[in-house]
Amino acid sequence: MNQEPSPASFDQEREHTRTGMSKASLKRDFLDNLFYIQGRFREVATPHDLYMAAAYTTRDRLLARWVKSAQDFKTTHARTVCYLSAEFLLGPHLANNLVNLGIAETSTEAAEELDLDLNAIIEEEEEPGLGNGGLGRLAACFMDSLSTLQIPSIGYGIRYEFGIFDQMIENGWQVEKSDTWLRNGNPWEIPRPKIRFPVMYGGHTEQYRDHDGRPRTRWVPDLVIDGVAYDTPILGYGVGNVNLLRLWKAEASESFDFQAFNVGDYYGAVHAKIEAETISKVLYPNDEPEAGKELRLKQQFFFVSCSVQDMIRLQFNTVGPLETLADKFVAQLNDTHPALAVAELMRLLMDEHDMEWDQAWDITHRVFCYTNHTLLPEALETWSVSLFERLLPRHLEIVYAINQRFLDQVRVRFLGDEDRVRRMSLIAEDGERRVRMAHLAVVGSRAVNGVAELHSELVKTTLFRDFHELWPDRFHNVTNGVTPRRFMVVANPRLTRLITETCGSDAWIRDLDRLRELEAHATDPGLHERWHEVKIAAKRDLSAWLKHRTGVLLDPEAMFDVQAKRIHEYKRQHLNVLHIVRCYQRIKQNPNHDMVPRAFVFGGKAAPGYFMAKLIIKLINAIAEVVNKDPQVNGFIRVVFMPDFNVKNGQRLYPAANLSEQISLAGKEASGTGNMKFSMNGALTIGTLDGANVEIREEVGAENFFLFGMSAEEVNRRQHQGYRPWELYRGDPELRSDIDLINSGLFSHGDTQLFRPLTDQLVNQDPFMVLADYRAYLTCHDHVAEVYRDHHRWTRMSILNVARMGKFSSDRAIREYAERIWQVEPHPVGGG
Ligand SMILES: [N-]=[N+]=N[C@]1([C@H](N)O)O[C@H](CO)[C@@H](O)[C@H](O)[C@H]1O
Repeated sequence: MNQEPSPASFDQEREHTRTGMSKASLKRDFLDNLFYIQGRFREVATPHDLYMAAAYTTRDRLLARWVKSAQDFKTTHARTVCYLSAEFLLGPHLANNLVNLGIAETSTEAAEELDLDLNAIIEEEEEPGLGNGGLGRLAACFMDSLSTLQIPSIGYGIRYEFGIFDQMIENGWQVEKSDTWLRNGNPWEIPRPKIRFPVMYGGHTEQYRDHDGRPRTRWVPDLVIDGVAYDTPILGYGVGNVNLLRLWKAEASESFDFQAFNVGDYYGAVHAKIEAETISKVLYPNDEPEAGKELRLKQQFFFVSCSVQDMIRLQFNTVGPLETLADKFVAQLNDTHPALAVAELMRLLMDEHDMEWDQAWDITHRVFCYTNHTLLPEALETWSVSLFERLLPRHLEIVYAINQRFLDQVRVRFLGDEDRVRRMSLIAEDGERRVRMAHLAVVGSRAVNGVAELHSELVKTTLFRDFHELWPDRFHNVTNGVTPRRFMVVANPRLTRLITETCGSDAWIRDLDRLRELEAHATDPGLHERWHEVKIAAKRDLSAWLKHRTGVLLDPEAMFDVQAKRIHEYKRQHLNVLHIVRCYQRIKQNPNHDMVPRAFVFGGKAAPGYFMAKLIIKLINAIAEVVNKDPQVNGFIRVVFMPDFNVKNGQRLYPAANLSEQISLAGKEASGTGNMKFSMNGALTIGTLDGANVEIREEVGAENFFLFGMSAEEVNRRQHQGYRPWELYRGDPELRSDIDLINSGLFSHGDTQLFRPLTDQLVNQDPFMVLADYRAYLTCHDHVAEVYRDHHRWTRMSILNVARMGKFSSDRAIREYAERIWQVEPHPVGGG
């Protein structure tokens, strides 16, 4: 009997092979992999060998479901979501996959029986840092939820050889170390050398007539490189569905030029290889400001072209005719980084598949949707027409054609309003002509969304006001979310157990609104005690890790006041610093000052070229050095900068925080997602009415949120009235003395100039209105301290915060995208 094994029999039959979930089969397969893959006996295995064996043992259990899912989606032509993102900040895989497979506990026991510590093995994993911050991590959370909600999807991105740099702190300064995440191999990906596409650059275009005499255009590039697929399975939680993350690596189509070699031009022989591989070599480490560098544009076109060609290949392999491409696929543009996809799909449909403009445009416009993640002007990508023309001559022609048709519409709709035409054009004409990628994304997409209610409103009333007036129905809001699997179950197993016991089931893990069941227990003394134990235990773990990494010892009994996010002036880490200086001065001026002991914990990377952000890191470490060794104050306050804040280290931080700092200037933080992760782990938030803070406060209740500062309207009004920070500096003695103390050299070994660039900017320009919110922030912190003294009040607020965080699951966000924007249905695959 040689009939294809049915999916069901696939598992039973293989139970005895490599996908069994029992302790026995996990132990057997682990030892097998240690021997057959790592070539090691237990006795001589290195920690890395043990990790690789564990990784392959876990991966095998994914593969069975992956193959079944792929078969199922292929045969059923399931409508599929393509998530195009230049960043996927996945974080370490092992622990997350064990949780999603439902074998975390069994694996821990299996390891113990082999006299191994699973946590130590998990620590071995290098995290794939293929992203900068919120945008990249959001893409990873969305992939987890797409699988968990059983929505067929493909994540398309770049397999950077070097991800976000590792951050070292030397003498208080950030030092970047290259991220060699691939040096020990990556057991979670499967190379697909046969899935490779040509990507063209440069050259020129030619007009010609096709066999029916119709005018056609061909692109004659002067460089062609290959994009090769590397696939990573993304398993959902407690389901059989496994989706695909397909990351592209750049390779030379000819990796060795023998002719050059024969004439002794050894560099020439490998030149093409080096030039090609450079394209997917490294992630640009900027979280907001655009790079504007040629290589960045090459990277964006590289993964866009591979991804769109792959969608067309899958269409042909499944459904067939291209005319129905938009029925099979919907593609989300994660910010403007993949916006070139609009022009690339037009090129492929017209130039390579002989489609007429209107049909090609109809399909393109129905395929793409675009998410905006920031209002910051410096983050809105534009490319010079000259660079665009040199690198992508055919796409510039298509952009011009799209623009012409679009502006015709605008002129008809807004007769005689040439100002509006100039504002809305895809081409900025003032100064050097530039292509506005955000405008291409909006015009080429059938849906545009912001990432939090306030942000989406501002997108409609400021950034894309003209477009909203033209197409009001095209604009939506989908507030961000985060996956509770990684940021609660993996990061905080103690809290997970306590919540499951209290709620009587773990249903909340895939239905986060069920956390509401905690409300009934919010004043239960027994729960309070255990809630406190869970938090203290996490604080002890973090203090031990920080002591080991930084030498700074934190008291777990102190309030852990945490601000962890990319360093950026709009996020106002320097406002937090002014509060610490105020605390320092208060203690120095009154040692008997009855202050609630606090541990101020910072974490976050600065873009390597961002001087002010790096100076803020130096200031935090400089203050830490003075405060932590001063016996008069270090019993009350301690300060520490956690190096190398990434997904892995974030998972240490979120469970240990008592207070989460979300203090950006209102109107600047599109959403924030760290705010959600801290609150889901029981931290209370001190924050402004910005981004998703607004909705967190609505959900948890104003009485359970420490609000301060101007609203976005007040910021606007104050800026229009003319903001004079120096008046605040002169008018507030405490503020003045705090800034003066930083200038005094106390924190810089007498160097009164070191922090001048920062303090002068605060007093003279203060673009993010730190001084305007200073007093309100301090007053709010006094209130925080008062509440913290009341242990049961704080614990009740903490429980209510967790209980009311259901909305901020990325499952809810993906359900909204699926229903409101993508019109895609779940497609369960058996064996879950
Ligand atoms: N780029 N970008 N934008 C951000 C983050 N910096 O990555 O996207 C994140 C994800 O949408 C937002 O939460 C955050 O507010 C916003 O600034």
